[in-house]
Amino acid sequence: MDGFSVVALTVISILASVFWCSWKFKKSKEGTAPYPPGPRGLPILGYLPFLHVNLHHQFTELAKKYGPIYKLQLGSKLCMVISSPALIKEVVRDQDTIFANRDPPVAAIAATGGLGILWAPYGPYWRDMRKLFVRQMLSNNNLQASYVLRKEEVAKVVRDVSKKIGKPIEIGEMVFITELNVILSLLWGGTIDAEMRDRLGAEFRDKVSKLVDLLGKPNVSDYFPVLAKFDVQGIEKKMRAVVPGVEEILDSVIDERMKMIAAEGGKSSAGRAKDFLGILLDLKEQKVGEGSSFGLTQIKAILMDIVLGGTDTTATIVEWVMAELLHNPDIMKKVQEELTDVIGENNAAEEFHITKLHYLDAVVKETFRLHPPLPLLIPRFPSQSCVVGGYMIPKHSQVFLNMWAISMDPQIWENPSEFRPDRFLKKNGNFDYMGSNVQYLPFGSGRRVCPALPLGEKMVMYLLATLLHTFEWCLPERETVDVSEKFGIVMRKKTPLFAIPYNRF
Ligand code: HEM
Repeated sequence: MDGFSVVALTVISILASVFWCSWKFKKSKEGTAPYPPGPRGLPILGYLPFLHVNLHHQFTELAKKYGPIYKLQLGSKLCMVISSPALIKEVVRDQDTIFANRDPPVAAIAATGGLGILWAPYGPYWRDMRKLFVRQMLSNNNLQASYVLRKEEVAKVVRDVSKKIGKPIEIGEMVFITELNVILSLLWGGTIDAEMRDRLGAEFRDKVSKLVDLLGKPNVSDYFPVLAKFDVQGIEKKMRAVVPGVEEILDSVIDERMKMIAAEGGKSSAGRAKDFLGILLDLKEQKVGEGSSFGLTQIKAILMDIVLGGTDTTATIVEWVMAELLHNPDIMKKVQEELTDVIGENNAAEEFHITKLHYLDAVVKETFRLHPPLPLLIPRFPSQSCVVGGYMIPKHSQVFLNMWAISMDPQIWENPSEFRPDRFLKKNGNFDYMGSNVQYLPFGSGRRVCPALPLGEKMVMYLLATLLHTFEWCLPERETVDVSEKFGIVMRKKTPLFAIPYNRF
């Protein structure tokens, strides 16, 4: 044997011993729990080539074969799919701290650097950012103070719809624009004049749609991190092309606001309804996480999260409610009767009416069950190995919580594919959005529950109450409602809904 072979053999033996020892150590740490069952895939690719477009349907079908917890190898990532309330409770309650972590997709890193709330890893930085958002921006006082901004936007949509009486309107587009305007007005309501706001809104709309679509596209780079630098599908490149445009808009609005602050002697919200940007700029330079300070980069990341997390979700659910009501005229009639009783023919809907609209609340809740905007929530990424339902979940596997399977389970919901709002009336059980009942989690649960839940609920209910109280809605002649869905980061309607408005009174 020559000298080189001896060295090579020694190195290989040392490496093999190190690998063996670390494998043994890992195994002993993991204990004896077995991995859950799951379908076999191809070498290297795993189950990736067999995935369908409507992932939530496919995951539900696989659960029928492999049970409420199963594993899938997707490229180099090991994924776990959990689809029973008892096991989901183990994740979001009993072991919430371990599962409060996330694995940001490449596209999300390209969008915000993972510096917002949505994709930040569980830890001090995420905790502080979330605290800022919840305590400062979404406090009861601020939500109430910003009602005037929501009211203006909702009045604007009423004016727009009134100009189109008797003509078909694309509902999804209308509610997307409205919800985006509501969010933008909450973000920087008083900063810019109406004309500039409309212009920026239109530019933003186009860019936000692109960002949401790119975030929802399955990306090979996420499943084969070694290939990420090649960006095989060009998703990262496309993302990096859209983001500067969004940042430019944010920069111009932030600049505008900074000038106003300077002119007003240092305080951002003087004399105006409190908008989020003003609140964020007041907090500038505070410490977040371990050492980083809350600067413009963090402000832009949080603004992007709010726009991305808040627009498509609220718009999509409003479109689904309209679709189900047009599909079920008897239920539409009951909703409108309740609106007339509570609000009165001569009055406009207001946010204080919301708590009295019990039937509309049940309709919205049933729509969330049947068409959850995030049917698999947002995947969790355990920060250490642990056991769920007697099976091993290794550290840094990707964990999907399949709420869609639970929504469609006949053991839990009688005739689950039927639209029956009555199941959510108070007398039939207690379902809130807070995640107290693990059978029903449209806003998630645990430490990562949607932080904007009170705002999301208000925006959805207020817009629906206004559209349904002010107008009668009909389908165009010979049209029917297609209630099939298209999976994405947010589950939208597959075909756009068109409806014709008429004045109700
Ligand atoms: C119909 C409306 C909405 C629905 C159905 C919804 C749903 C969700 C869900 C399911 C999650 C993940 C929860 C989990 O992992 O357990 C989430 C997280 C989040 N949502 Fe919402 N959301 C809505 C509205 C909003 C709005 C209006 C905003 C912002 C103004 C927002 C901002 C966020 C943020 C920042 C997160 C990340 C929280 C974290 O990771 O700590 N959402 N949302």
